[in-house]
Amino acid sequence: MSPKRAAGLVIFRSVNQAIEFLMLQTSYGEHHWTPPKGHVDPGESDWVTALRETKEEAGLSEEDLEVYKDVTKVLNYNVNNKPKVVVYWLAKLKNPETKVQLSDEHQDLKWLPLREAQDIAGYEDMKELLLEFNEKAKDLSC
Ligand SMILES: Nc1ncnc2c1ncn2[C@@H]1O[C@H](COP(=O)(O)OP(=O)(O)OP(=O)(O)OP(=O)(O)OC[C@H]2O[C@@H](n3cnc4c(N)ncnc43)[C@H](O)[C@@H]2O)[C@@H](O)[C@H]1O
Repeated sequence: MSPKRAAGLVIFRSVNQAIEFLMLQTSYGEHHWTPPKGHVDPGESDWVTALRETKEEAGLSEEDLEVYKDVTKVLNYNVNNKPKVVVYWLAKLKNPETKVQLSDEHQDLKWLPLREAQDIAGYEDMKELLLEFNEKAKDLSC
């Protein structure tokens, strides 16, 4: 059986030269926090999924973002004993004042610097991803 597949964008904004990551809290389950992402529909590419889910979950379009297609990372973990693969790309919110609009799937959002984003994410692989993407984001914001 092929693993469940999801894709999303790790979105940062630069405010007074500080980098902040967008984290969304689910309105279901254990109310965990992740960047915008979701299941890849049949026949859909990971890339199209990432953009679609970002629009659906955060109200942000490709035009609002600078997406870095070469900055990507894949997480592999188990959900209910079944393998799941999640592909993320790094993206910058062009105008840091653009408002995020949540769907019913999420109940809260936060823009957080690295450490706090890592804390709220909780999982080691996501902490590592955020660390790597933070380094890239610093380079890209210079
Ligand atoms: N418990 C629930 N109750 C009611 N409706 C539910 C539900 N779970 C999902 N749904 C429904 O599914 C829809 C979500 O679909 P989508 O929005 O399409 O898909 P998703 O982001 O991949 O969903 P999910 O939140 O389940 O994924 P994640 O891997 O973060 O999270 C899945 C699990 O993996 C854990 N997890 C997240 N990141 C992890 C990591 N890096 N390592 C290990 N575990 C991780 C999470 O804590 C969580 O337990 C919702 O609209 C809702 O209707």
